[in-house]
Amino acid sequence: MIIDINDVHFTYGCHPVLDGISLHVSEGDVVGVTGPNGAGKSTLVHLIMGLMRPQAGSVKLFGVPVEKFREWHRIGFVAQKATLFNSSYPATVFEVVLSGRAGLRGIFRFFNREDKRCAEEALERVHILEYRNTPVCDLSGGQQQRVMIARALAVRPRVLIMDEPTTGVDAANLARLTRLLAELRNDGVTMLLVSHEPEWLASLASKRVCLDRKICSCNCRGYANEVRWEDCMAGRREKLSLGLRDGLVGG
Ligand SMILES: Nc1ncnc2c1ncn2[C@@H]1O[C@H](COP(=O)(O)OP(=O)(O)OP(=O)(O)O)[C@@H](O)[C@H]1O
Repeated sequence: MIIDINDVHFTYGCHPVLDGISLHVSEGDVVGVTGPNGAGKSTLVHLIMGLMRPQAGSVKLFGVPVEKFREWHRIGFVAQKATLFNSSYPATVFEVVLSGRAGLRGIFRFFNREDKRCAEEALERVHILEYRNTPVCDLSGGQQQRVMIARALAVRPRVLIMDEPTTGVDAANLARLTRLLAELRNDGVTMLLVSHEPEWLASLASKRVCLDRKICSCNCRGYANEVRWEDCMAGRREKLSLGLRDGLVGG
């Protein structure tokens, strides 16, 4: 089992956010997680990445409790809003991607030829090699996002976790991102993708989870009161049409 989440409860202060979540991600799975704003999706990702501890329940990575897990280079992580580089951030695109391998080498070791080759390969994979010497802060948000994906890929991860990779991405880059993720899936990379786009997730994911404090829909075993993923998409379409009607979202 690559990610094993068992009966996890999490509250911020007295605000309960996750209420008894269990989710099992096996080698080669592509898990899509969707749900409304504030459903706890990013919180779940942060618990998986060991950035916070649940009040109850357990998270294991590769069979090891997350609090004891040390092999972070096996996991590629692209955080939500991973692209907010300050305009004076001094690193080039190549340096940002190469820094992804620090966890593998140790931060006080020099990067070797293999590290540089992997960083270049990752840049090529996300079609951004031509910008290798450009200061990362000079790139657009969508291009910076690709840099962060390359950084995650530079360690050749066994698992890729992405929080909202579709936010702010234009149609052409979304098509590119989808192709890249489909390639990674075909290469056997396990993935956990969080997005507000259930249709997009459905095109990639083998396991589809709808989260709203609890797992309220999942096409995997163990969920007796399974609500179909299509209901989730229908719910989103309905919200969108209500928003359009009420002028809350642009037409
Ligand atoms: N650091 C924090 N302190 C207190 N409450 C928080 C904190 N971070 C998140 N929350 C609250 O926890 C709930 C879940 O937040 P979370 O970011 O996990 O949801 P989400 O499903 O990722 O939302 P979105 O789709 O809007 O990104 C929200 O109600 C949010 O306000």
